[in-house]
Amino acid sequence: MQTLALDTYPIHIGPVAKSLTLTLEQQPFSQLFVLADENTREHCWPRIAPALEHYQPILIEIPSGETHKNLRTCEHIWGQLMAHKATRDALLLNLGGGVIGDMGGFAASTFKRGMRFLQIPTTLLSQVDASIGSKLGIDFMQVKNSIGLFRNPQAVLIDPAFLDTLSDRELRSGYAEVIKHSLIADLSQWESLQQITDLRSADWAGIIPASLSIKKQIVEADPFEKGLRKALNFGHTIGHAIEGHALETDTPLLHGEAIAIGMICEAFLSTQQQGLPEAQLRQITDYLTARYGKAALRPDDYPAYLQLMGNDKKNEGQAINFSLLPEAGKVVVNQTAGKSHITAALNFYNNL
Ligand SMILES: NC(=O)c1ccc[n+]([C@@H]2O[C@H](COP(=O)([O-])OP(=O)(O)OC[C@H]3O[C@@H](n4cnc5c(N)ncnc54)[C@H](O)[C@@H]3O)[C@@H](O)[C@H]2O)c1
Ligand SMILES: O=C(O)C(=O)C[C@@H](O)[C@H](O)[C@H](O)COP(=O)(O)O
Ligand SMILES: [Zn+2]
Repeated sequence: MQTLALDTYPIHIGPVAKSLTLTLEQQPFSQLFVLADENTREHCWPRIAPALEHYQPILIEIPSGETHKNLRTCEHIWGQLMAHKATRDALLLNLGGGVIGDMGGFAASTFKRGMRFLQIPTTLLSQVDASIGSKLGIDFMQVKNSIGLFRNPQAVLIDPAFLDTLSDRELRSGYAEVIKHSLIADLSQWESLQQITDLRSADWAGIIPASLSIKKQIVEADPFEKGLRKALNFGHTIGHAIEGHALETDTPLLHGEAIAIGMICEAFLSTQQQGLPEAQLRQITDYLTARYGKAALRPDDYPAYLQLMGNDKKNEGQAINFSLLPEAGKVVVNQTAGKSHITAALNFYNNL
């Protein structure tokens, strides 16, 4: 088992039954709750249940998917905690992907002004990104994660074995954040990703710690996103707007799928405004379209996207804020772009 420490909480990477047993032995708590969705209940709960037997855990199940990352589902979670008379010294285990982790952490942090929680991320996306850094929250009025807070978990327990049951589509979605980490901070990691042809057989036990250590360094330097942490939002100004908008359509996009589109658009803006070399723009575009295909963005939806970007949490004043790449492996934050430039970026994507 490998252990990294971020601020005040440990990140254990290795077999979950072992890390969970050790973690719970060090945590006095009055009651144990486990938050899962129908998929993690089926595929992930059996991996941890034997380690929890003598704690008599209470399982709270919510429906899977981003469309449930909202206040209504929080009410259900709070209702279950209340019904079982959870106190502030109870502990919640968030067993699932980024939706479970973000929303379970938010629900726990606000219940009776804050009970403790532990993150057990079970998707690639949550293992390399969502489970660390302490951003918690839910979507509201199509604006992603617009209601939330920063609060540390007691620990993060990462077991790459959970990925065995993850669908190819979800694996690919999580991989977008691996790509993002390399593009903002590590040219050699970006170059080594060029060698990966089949995600299913990739060396996750090596890739996950390498990718999350990029996030860890940035979060440690700027935990509350005063400046540098905005780097982790490369691809997200446009990506979140597209994701939030698609949430209320019949064809919602997964987070990583939307961020892949956002990274292409924002790489285009990077070439226009930061001098990202054309050859690198082409390499990024080719790499992402080869793996994520091409969505058709409707120009009729552009005004709605721009409206949503107007509520991006990075914005200062009225301008829309971006994190851009002067070159692959480097990032600058607090860059702005006007509507015509953003429209050109969306058109660039559409015309690929
Ligand atoms: N807090 C952060 O820093 C941060 C960072 C990145 C993304 N996010 C958020 O994370 C969310 C996306 O997370 P996600 O991609 O993990 O989505 P998710 O939580 O919806 O999980 C994806 C799907 O996989 C299923 N699943 C989970 N683990 C499984 C397993 N081991 N086997 C089989 N099925 C499994 C889930 O039931 C779900 O259907 C978005 O809401 C995004 O905004 C947050
Ligand atoms: O941890 C961060 O900071 C990130 O930006 C990571 C992102 O991948 C993630 O999608 C995060 O939820 C976005 O945060 P938000 O503040 O833009 O909602
Ligand atoms: Zn993201």
